[in-house]
Amino acid sequence: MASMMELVHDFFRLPIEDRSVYYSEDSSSKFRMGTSFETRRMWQDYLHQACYPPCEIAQLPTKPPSYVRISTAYAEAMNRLAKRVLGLFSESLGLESGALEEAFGGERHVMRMNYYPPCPEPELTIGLDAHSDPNGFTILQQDTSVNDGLQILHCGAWVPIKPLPGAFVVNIGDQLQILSNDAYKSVEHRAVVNSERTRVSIASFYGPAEDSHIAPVAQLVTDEAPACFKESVYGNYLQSFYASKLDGKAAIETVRY
Ligand SMILES: O=C(O)CCC(=O)C(=O)O
Ligand SMILES: [Fe+2]
Repeated sequence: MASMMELVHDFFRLPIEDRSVYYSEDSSSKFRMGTSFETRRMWQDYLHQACYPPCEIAQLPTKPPSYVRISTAYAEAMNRLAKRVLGLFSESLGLESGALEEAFGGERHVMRMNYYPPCPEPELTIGLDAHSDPNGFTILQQDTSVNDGLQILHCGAWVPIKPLPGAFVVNIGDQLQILSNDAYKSVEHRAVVNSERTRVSIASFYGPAEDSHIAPVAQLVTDEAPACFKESVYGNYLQSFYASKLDGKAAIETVRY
């Protein structure tokens, strides 16, 4: 965890010439650097890295020199952890431990390394607008050197989620809400910035394969609990999510009956 956190800080400390070669606005690109400059509101740069299916090694940065080694080892470890967590989610719904893995019909695991530089007037901006993650669930590593970054919407109020050393946050995403037929709720969250310290967060998004058809799991649909969501192809859901502005939980409402 520590070397991955250090790696992301080191990458964003590189001179802009070294970083800008990775910049792309093509959301289908498997490795890219992005910035929210185009929306003019969010105070954040990020690296996006496809893990499973993976991007080409040749697409990954050559600086810092340890980039490929550390990021691929981290992605492997997160993939193993995500599969275990998926099994636990299945069991918690009263299903066989492999049921959600089967419903995923394969996997899409991508990493987003968020970089929030200090902001001179943090109250005038936001690091990342309110949203729920469109995937199954997200394993998030927070920077332990900054206390107020991630906030979740709980009973109408924004509650800070303080980082705990050595701990991950697991955020429920939209696909888990759909598959569980509303038993799990995807969490609405956002990130705020501060004027003193750079903050990094590393999100491992785990979800179904892009060509999977996602609908509530059959065993969870009964006469008393009819299906709450229409079937959708996950890749299409993702496309419309990324084509619209971050807007709380608006995306999942488009597939609700
Ligand atoms: O920076 C954070 O803690 C939140 C990041 C996040 O929500 C995301 O990348 O989807
Ligand atoms: Fe998120």
